Amino acid sequence: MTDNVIDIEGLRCRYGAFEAVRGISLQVRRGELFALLGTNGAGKTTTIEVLEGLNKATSGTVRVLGLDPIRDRAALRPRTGVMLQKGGFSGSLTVLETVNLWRNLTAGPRPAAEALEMVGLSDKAGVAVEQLSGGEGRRLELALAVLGRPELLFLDEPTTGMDPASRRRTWEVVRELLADGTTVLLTTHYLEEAENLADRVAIMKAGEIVTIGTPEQVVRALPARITFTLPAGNPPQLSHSTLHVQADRVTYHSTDLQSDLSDLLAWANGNAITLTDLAARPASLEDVFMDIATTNDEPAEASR
Ligand SMILES: Nc1ncnc2c1ncn2[C@@H]1O[C@H](COP(=O)(O)OP(=O)(O)OP(=O)(O)O)[C@@H](O)[C@H]1O
Repeated sequence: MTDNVIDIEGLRCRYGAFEAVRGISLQVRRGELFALLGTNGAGKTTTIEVLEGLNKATSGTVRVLGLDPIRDRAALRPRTGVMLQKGGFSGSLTVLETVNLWRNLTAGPRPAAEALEMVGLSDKAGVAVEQLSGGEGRRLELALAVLGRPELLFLDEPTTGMDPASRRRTWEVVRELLADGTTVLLTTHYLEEAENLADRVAIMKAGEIVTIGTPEQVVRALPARITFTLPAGNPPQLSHSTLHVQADRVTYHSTDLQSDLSDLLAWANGNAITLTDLAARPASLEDVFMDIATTNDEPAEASR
């Protein structure tokens, strides 16, 4: 028996003549958080909608908890939780009324108080939904998505519109759900969020998966970064680096950070040059994302 909660093989999706998803394959294992990342229009929501049974594959196979998302939708519904980009609840009901309404539609739901406590909305129970802030509304949607203690939770941009404190609180909720054994498929434009939460990530562009793996594996493919400001003069070439200069900001992409940093400091000391704001760090998920997003586009930095 496979331990894959999601199994996608060769998925393609068309909208008329336009192919939004172009033959992607990926597996999500039980208990992991898998983050689907990508540029706007990359095909993330289309993919998630196919998994939720809301959109039809043009070709390829898709299994969710071993079932077909469209044919077996009734069987899958109680086992999955969905937090969509735009929630669909009535603004005039209070938060508690909304939760109770959804509890009536859910098999074996959490108590309302527990769901509100989880997402930090206990003190908003009597407030009309339309009076919630954007971030509070997203947290209510999260509470509704986890009411039925789903085995698999779809989180489509869950923290959009949240302030940093709300976002971190939501991450805590997600971590608690993972600790309870929930499998999570997340899409997000916050790469820090993926770096913090994801066991594995895939980055999509124009309907294809460009890279997939643990955040560490994905990041390791890129060179480390050395940056500083140099108001005048030319920076040196370093043996294991490519040099990028934008105005007075200098960036090296280095495959041997220790050696290149040592050569750079020797050059600066020998020429009595101050390297203002000097920083050296491994590549981040954001670097990988930008690398993918800007490939075949205008380069983000001009090479000198
Ligand atoms: N119903 C539709 N009809 C026609 N084209 C569509 C439809 N839905 C999506 N598309 C197109 O398919 C492509 C993928 O859209 P999708 O919403 O899956 O991207 P996404 O990766 O979720 O983007 P974002 O990060 O902006 O939410 C886009 O070019 C979009 O314009």
